[in-house]
This record gives sequence, C-alpha cells and structure tokens, in this order.
Amino acid sequence: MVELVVENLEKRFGNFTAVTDVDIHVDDGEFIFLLGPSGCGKTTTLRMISGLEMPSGGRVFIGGRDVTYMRARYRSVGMVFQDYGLYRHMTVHNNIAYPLKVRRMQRREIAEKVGRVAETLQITDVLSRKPDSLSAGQLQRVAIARMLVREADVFLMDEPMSHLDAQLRGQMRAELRHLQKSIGTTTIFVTHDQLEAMTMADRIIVMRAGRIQQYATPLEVFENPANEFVATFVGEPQMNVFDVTLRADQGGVVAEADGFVVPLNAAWAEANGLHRRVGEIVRLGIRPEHISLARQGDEGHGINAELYSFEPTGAENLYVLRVGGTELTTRNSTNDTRHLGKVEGTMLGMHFDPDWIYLFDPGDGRTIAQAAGSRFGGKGRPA
Ligand SMILES: Nc1ncnc2c1ncn2[C@@H]1O[C@H](COP(=O)(O)OP(=O)(O)OP(=O)(O)O)[C@@H](O)[C@H]1O
Repeated sequence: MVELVVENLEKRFGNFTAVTDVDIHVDDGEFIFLLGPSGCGKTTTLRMISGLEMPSGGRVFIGGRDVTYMRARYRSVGMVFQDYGLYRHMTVHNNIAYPLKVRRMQRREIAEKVGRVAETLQITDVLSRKPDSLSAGQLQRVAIARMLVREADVFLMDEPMSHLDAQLRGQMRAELRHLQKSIGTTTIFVTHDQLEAMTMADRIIVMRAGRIQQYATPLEVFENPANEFVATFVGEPQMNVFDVTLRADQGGVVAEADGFVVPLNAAWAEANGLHRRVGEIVRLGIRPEHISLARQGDEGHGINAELYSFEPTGAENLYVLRVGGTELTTRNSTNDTRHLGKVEGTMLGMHFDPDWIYLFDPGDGRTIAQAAGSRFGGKGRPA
C-alpha cells in the first residue's frame, strides 16, 4: 500500500508565495491530476513531492514515511518531465537503463527489465538509436519507459504530452490510463489541459494562484464546481457566466440579465433560499450544451439573440450569440440545428435548461446554488 499524503504544504520564493495550504491525500494506486493555468504552482507542488524542491512549510508522506526533507534520490519516486530530460549522447537503451545502473543492478537484470518496459511501450525497435533521431511520440515513450523501469512507489509526471500533436495525444491518453491502471502505481500527473485531466483522472486537484480550489472526481468537478473559476476552467467551450439581478416574479424568482429574463425552477429557487436574495446581483452560469436553439418566435424559446458567429465542428455546431450586452456560446447537435439559420445577424430563439443553471457569488466566486440536475447534491427537484 503506497498512499501519498501532503499536509499544509507551502513554498515561498522570497516574498512571493507560490504554493500555500495544499492538502492532498492520494489512495494507493490512484491516478491524480494537478490541473490549473500556467503559474498556479503545479510544478512547484510536484517538485516538493519529488524532493527536488524543499518546502517552506508542511509535510510530505510517502507510504506512511515522512520524506519532507529527504533528497529526491532517496525517495522511491519515478518522474517524467516536460522536456523528458534524456541524455542525447546515450542510446535509448542506456537512457532507460540509467536509473538501474545508478542503483548498481546486475547487467543481466537491467537488460531484462529494459526489454520488458520497451515491449510494453512499443519502442523495442529504437533501443539502439539516440534520442535526436526519434519522433516526439517516441521520445515521450522513452521518457515514460525510464520512469517505469525503476518500479518506484510513486510516479510523478509533469506535462509529459505537451510536445505531441492532437492525434497522438488522444491515443496516448487512452494508453497511459490503461498502463497506469494495469501497473497500479500511485501517480500524480500535472497538466493545464482540462481534457487530459477529465478523460484520464480518478480524481482532479484544481489549483489557482498556489491554492487548491477543488479535489474531486472529474464528474463531480464538472457537475458540482466549487466556484466560478473551476466551473469555467473545466469544460470546452467554457461555461457561459454573466451578471443577473434576482427578482421576485409571480411568487417565484427570476434572473434578470441585460435585455432578457431567465426563468428559474421554483423548487430549486426555494431549496437554495433565493427569495432571500431578491434584489442581489449574482453571477449566473450555464454550459453551452444546456442552451437549446430554435427559430425566433418558436414556442418555449422566448429569449431572442442575434447570431454573431457560427462554428461547425462536424457532429456538433457552436453558435456564438449576442443578447443585450451578453455574449453566449451554445453547443448543439448538427441534427437538432439543421433547420436553423447560420448566417451572421440571423435572429434565433434560446431556451435555458432550468435544471442546469448555476449561481455564483460575485465577490469570492463560490457556488451559491449548484444545478438541480447535478448528481452531486444539486438542491431542488429537476424541472
Ligand atoms: N525558483 C523560483 N524562483 C522564483 N519564483 C519561482 C520559482 N519557481 C517557480 N516560481 C514561481 O512560482 C509560481 C508557480 O510556478 P510553477 O512552475 O509551479 O507553476 P505551474 O502551475 O507549474 O506553471 P506552468 O504550467 O507554466 O509550468 C510562478 O509564478 C513561478 O514564476
């Protein structure tokens, strides 16, 4: 059993606090993603776990052992870096074998282990070549092979797919996830790519400005975001969020935006105490896939918007629309929108799915009301 526990971790560079209040508990065999924008402290956190960086405060435990101030080479940790860190003058075989040679392993045993990981990663045919002659995809596989060969307690991976093209990334996502699950080694993977985290992670740690915003499964992060930052960072295209004023209307509550009114589900408004917030300005969030489109004037699509740009992506169409001072993106199946105008300036009718409306605090961004349709504690009956 190799659990990884990080308690109250902090890193200051001079006056600047890069990481603070970071608590992480990774179960044995879990595949955890550290996700966040550039500069939010992902790499610094990973380096403190690996022992390459000493923390300014807090503790790191690997398999129950306090390793906070132990140097990297004494921790049982395998790493892959963004730039792979391969030795250019060595063959692929010797690059992979290097961590074993350092540990003075027998030559025969080394050859056997290198052969085995090379087979797993399908790089047997390039073992005698030097890194300069390999493709980006092959280089990445060599770096992963070198991490695997150590049979460490914990694997740490820092943006290992950033040099791959979109097609290879897609393929490697599935392969890496499969490999991690079959080997079963506790792994932390750093990325700023939300799709990578959503598709591969058991759980995701979303970071911003050195702090953890949420630590939960991909589905929970997606359906029950802790705040507006998480809500808009995860999901593509990102969630629409705009200011509304809550108003009383015929015994219920509606959200009044610039130039249009969004009806709210009565049971949901009640369960979230929205009647007590009447008159307040809050942030309303709705994902592009939860706004349906129709011809202007069609029943149930009472919010009129002007088409600003149309982006076909094959099976789905993205519409960017303007209503009042608000710009909204919708994502609809090509089939459902076949009959609609696609020329800029066309007027269309919109419907907001009342089960998938979120409200956020305009001050600190925290979620005031999760969507009624969420499987993770959205309050109020779905409409
Ligand atoms: N040695 C250092 N000295 C001073 N500041 C540093 C040092 N290392 C990192 N930082 C700062 O700490 C912050 C966090 O950096 P870090 O590399 O951890 O972010 P990141 O989330 O991994 O970003 P990226 O995705 O761009 O790699 C940044 O503002 C960075 O400039």
